[in-house]
Amino acid sequence: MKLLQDLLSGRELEAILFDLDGTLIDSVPDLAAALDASLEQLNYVPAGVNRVRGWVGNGARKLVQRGLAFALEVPEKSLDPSLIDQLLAVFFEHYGEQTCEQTVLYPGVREALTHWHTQGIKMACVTNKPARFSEPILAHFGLQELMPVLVGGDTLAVRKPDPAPLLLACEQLGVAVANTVMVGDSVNDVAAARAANMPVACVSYGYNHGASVADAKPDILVDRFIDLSPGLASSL
Ligand SMILES: O=C(O)COP(=O)(O)O
Ligand SMILES: [Mg+2]
Repeated sequence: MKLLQDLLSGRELEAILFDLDGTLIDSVPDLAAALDASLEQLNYVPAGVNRVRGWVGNGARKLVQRGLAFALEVPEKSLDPSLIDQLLAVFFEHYGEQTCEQTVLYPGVREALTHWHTQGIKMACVTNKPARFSEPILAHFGLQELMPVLVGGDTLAVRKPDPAPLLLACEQLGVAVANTVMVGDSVNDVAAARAANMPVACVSYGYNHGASVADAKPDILVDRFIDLSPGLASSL
């Protein structure tokens, strides 16, 4: 089995960047509850958690855009941007009230992050979720001490699959991009890592728009988070 370290052709593993939704946390129940409450508030039909699972990963605006296209039964491209903005504002209110009601850390996340932290590996979260929601979520789960750097979906003008958020995280951690590995759950994470010239590992259990993330050809694909740290997995 390949280790994260093996992806660096002999260079030292200095840092790991983590995607948030679908990689560290299962956030879809809260996202779906907030989106459905927003749709219903504006007299649209709710979408339900199973649809929402396929819509997460490209940021909040894209999520509500997909929800609105579903509710109005029209292609996303033909949506009136002012209706998207209206739903987005309502969604922000609802989601802000319930970021961590049903959201949980995936099994093994806390153990593995703690393990890497004690090994002196630096860690950052690079997510397409707006920073004002991501920050309290990391704090809620006590992950900010392990992962002090956060690049959110609105930190820069561009989001994953653009490489810029990954490069900014490396800069803020003070590590070399060449000694850093990305860990995510979707084709966006793989594309951003490739564009940053960074190796990438993926978890198979997350959200990838209903498709298998194996199709995106990450360097490592694991079924459990803890499998990213095999030494730890065998000791648990
Ligand atoms: O689309 C989102 O808001 C979440 O995206 P993430 O998978 O990059 O954390
Ligand atoms: Mg994700």
